[in-house]
Amino acid sequence: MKHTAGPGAAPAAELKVLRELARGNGLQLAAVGLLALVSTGATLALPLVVGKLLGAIQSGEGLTVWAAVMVAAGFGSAAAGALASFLLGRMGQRLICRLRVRTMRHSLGLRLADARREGSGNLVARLTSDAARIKNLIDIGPVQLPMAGITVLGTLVVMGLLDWVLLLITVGAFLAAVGIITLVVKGLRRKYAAVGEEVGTLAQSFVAALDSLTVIKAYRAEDTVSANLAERARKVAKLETDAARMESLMVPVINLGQQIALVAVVVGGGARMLDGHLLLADFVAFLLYLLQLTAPLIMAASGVSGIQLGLVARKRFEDVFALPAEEGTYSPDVATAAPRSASVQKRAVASAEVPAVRFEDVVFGYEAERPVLRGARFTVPGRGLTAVVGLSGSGKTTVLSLIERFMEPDSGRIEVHGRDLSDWSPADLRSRIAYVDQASTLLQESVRANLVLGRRRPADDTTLYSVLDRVGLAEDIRALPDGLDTVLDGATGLSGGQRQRLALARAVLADADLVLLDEPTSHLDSVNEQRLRLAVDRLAAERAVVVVAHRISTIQHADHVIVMDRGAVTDEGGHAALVDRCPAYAELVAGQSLGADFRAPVAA
Ligand SMILES: Nc1ncnc2c1ncn2[C@@H]1O[C@H](COP(=O)(O)OP(=O)(O)OP(=O)(O)O)[C@@H](O)[C@H]1O
Repeated sequence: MKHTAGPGAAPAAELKVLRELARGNGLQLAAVGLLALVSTGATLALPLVVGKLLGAIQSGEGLTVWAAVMVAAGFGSAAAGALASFLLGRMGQRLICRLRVRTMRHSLGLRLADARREGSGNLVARLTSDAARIKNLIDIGPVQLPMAGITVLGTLVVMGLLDWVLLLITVGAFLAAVGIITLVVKGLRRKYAAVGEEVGTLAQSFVAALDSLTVIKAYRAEDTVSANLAERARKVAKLETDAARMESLMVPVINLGQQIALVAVVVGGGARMLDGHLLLADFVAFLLYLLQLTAPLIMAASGVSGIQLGLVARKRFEDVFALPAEEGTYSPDVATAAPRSASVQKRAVASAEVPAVRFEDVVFGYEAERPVLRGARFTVPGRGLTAVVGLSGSGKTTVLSLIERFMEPDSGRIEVHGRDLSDWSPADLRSRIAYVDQASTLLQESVRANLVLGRRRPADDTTLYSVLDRVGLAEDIRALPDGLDTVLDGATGLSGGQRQRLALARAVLADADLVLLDEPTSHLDSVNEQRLRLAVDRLAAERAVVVVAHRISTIQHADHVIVMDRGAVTDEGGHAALVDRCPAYAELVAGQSLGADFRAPVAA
C-alpha cells in the first residue's frame, strides 16, 4: 500500500467472540452452559409432569409428589435461567470493555492516512452501536440460541415419543414457516451491513460538524448543516425500516405455522384417540408441547437475526483491526507495555557535521496521479535555523509530515541524521523530533500533561515554569484557576497565541535533536514574536530547527533558507545570497518586506 510507515505488530484481525469470551472465564462459561441445560431440561420436563399429574388425577392417586415436582421444575427452570443470564451478561460486559480498549489503542496506533480515511466518527461508532451489537452476539450466541435449538429438538423428540404421527403433522405444518424465515434471515444480513456502514458515516458527519461548530455558528449554517445531517439520518432510518419490515414477518409466520399445526393436531389427535392409538393424558401433553414449541422457535428465529447483526458488527471491528498499526506504536497490552528505550535513555547527541535532513528527488502525492512534491531536493544542516518558504500550497507542511514519517514518499530518498528514513522505526524517529503543527494542537488535558506529552522522565514545576518563561507564557499559566493543572477543555481555553507558545514550550521541553515548527508565530504580537525568536535561537544553537515561515522577520533571521515552488525546491542557501541570485525568493521576500531593507539579515 502507498504512503505507509512499515506495518507494525498488530495482533490478528480476526475477532473470535466465543474464544474471547472464554478467555480467563472457562469455568464460568461451563457453569453458564450447565445452568442453561438445567433450565432447558426443567422446561422440557414440565408438560410431561403435567401429563403425569393429570394421569394421577384420573387414576385417583395422590397428587402431592407430582405437584411438588411441577413446582420444582417451574422455579428451577426460572432460577437457573436467571443465574446463567447474569453470569453471561457479566462476562459479556468484560469482553466489550476489552474490545473497546483494544479498538481505541489500535486506532491511536494506526497510520495517519488510514485513521483519516476511516474517520473519527466512524471509529467512535465501533465503541457505541457496534459494541452494543457485539453484546447481542454474546447474549444470544453461546447460550440462548443453542438452548432454543436444544429446546426445539428436545420438544420434538418428546412429541415423537408421545405420538409420531402427530409429530409428522406438526413438522409438516411448520416447514413452510421455516423456509420463509430462512429467506428473511439471509436478506437481513445484507440490510444490517448497510445499516452499520451508514450509522458510521452519520457519526462521522456529526463529529465533523461539531469540530466545525464555530464556523457553522459564525455563518449561521446550523440549519443547512442540520439538514444535511438529517438527510443522512433518514438514510439510516430507511435502511432500518426495511430491516424492521423483514423482521416483522418472523413472529406472525411462526404463529401461523403453530395455528395450522394446532388445527391439524386437534383433528388428527381426535381421530387417533377415537382409534384407541392415543391416551387423553398423552394428547394433552402433546398439545402443551406444541404450545410450548412457539417460544423457542421465535427465540431461535430472532436469535439468528440478532446474530446476523452481531456478525456485521464483528466484521466492522475486524476491518479496523486489519488496518496495520505503525511499527513500534502498538503494544498489545497497555499494562505490560515496556517503555520505549529510545525515549528513556539519554541518546548520543546528533552530530553537527551530519545534515539533520536530506531530501533527494522526493516525489509524493496524497492521491495517485496528483504529485504534491515533484522531485524535491534539499539539505538541512545539523545545527541552526532553517526556514522553508514558498507560496501557499507549495508543499511546505507536506515536507514536515514526510520527515515525521506520517507518510512515505512515492520515490526518492529521505535521510534524517544520516540514516535513510526507512531504517528508522516511526517511534524511534519521532522520539528524536519535536513537532509543532500548524494548528498548535493541544490535548484536552491539563497544561502539565500537554507539556510533558511523550516525555518519559519527570519534570518538576520549576523546570516547567522555566520553559514556559522562555516562551513568555509563565504568567498566563500562573493566572489560570489551577495553574499547571488547569484542564484545557471546552470550559478553559487559551488564545491562539497562547496555544502556539504552549505548543512551542512542549517542543522545547522535549529536548529533541530536530525541531520542526509549522508557522509558529502566525498568531503572535511583536513582543511575543521577539521572545519566541530568542527561544528558537537557543534551540537552534544546539540542534537543527526547521521552521515553515511566512514572516519576513523569521526568514531573514534564518541561517539557511529553502525556497519551494509548486512541490519543487527552487533554491537553497543563505538569505542574502538567495536575494541576489534567486528571483522567485527575491520576489517573495520583497512582497512581504513592506519597504524594509529585505537584503539585510536581522540582528538577534
Ligand atoms: N491531507 C491531504 N490530502 C490531500 N491533499 C492534501 C492534503 N494535505 C495537503 N494537500 C495538498 O497538498 C498540497 C501542498 O499542501 P501543503 O499543506 O504541504 O502546502 P503548504 O506549502 O504548507 O501550504 P500553506 O502555506 O498554505 O500551509 C496542496 O495542494 C494541498 O491541497
